[in-house]
Amino acid sequence: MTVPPTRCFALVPCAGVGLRAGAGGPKQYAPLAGRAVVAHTLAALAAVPRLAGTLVVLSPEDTQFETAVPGWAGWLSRCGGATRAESVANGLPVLRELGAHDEDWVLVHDAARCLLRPEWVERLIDACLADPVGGLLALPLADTLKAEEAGRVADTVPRAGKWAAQTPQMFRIGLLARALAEAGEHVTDESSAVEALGLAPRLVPGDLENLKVTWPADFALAARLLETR
Ligand SMILES: Nc1ccn([C@@H]2O[C@H](COP(=O)(O)OP(=O)(O)OP(=O)(O)O)[C@@H](O)[C@H]2O)c(=O)n1
Ligand SMILES: C[C@](O)(CO)[C@H](O)COP(=O)(O)O
Repeated sequence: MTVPPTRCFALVPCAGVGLRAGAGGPKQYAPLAGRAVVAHTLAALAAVPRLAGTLVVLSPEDTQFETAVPGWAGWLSRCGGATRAESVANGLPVLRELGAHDEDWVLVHDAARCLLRPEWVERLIDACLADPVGGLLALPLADTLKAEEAGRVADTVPRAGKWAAQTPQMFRIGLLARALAEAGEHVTDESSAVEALGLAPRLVPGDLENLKVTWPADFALAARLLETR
């Protein structure tokens, strides 16, 4: 029996409502340096030749994607859920229907991380392709960490060995589907679901610029960074 070569797919959860960003609508469709936030994200993924296909997961009520990303030639599914984890979990069977196998890799990347550079994706793939678990882009913490209670510092948390998780996060499709099904809808990233199976994903250095547009001030920062490229 011939074993098919493993391929890499991207899955972009794009079904959030963007409450914290206060943009008056889903932040992935806010205009930024000439086009919608998610259009920047998808352009970076489209420039990674090793990706065999990209699936964007939209909310069932989404009416904005086609206008925000005119001419999108990748895959779309309106199977988004109430949480990011649910949107990702719902997208995995769609990838399978589109021809992906459980042994193939999926790189999950936030629509809202619109400063992505293709070379960071390549770095993650290079680091994880031969890894038994998979991994994620992340950055060692640079700031001192405080735990809060009622607006005051309750504790200073040791930061040595602590990393801030970014995306993409790259796992085998079958493993990630099982991990998310067991972890439930509240995990905030794919890695935590995989960790809950007792596995240790690989930390691959990301980049300070790979920020997630989350708060109102992030739009101006992201625009400035994009305009200097
Ligand atoms: N139910 C959800 C929630 C989030 N996301 C996506 O997951 C990414 C990261 O989530 P986050 O920054 O939390 O986005 P929102 O949920 O939109 O923001 P907020 O939490 O402020 O409402 C975003 O690209 C977002 O569109 C999703 O696909 N489905
Ligand atoms: C996946 C993620 O971007 C890694 O930092 C992050 O956990 C998303 O979190 P959010 O709660 O959806 O903003």
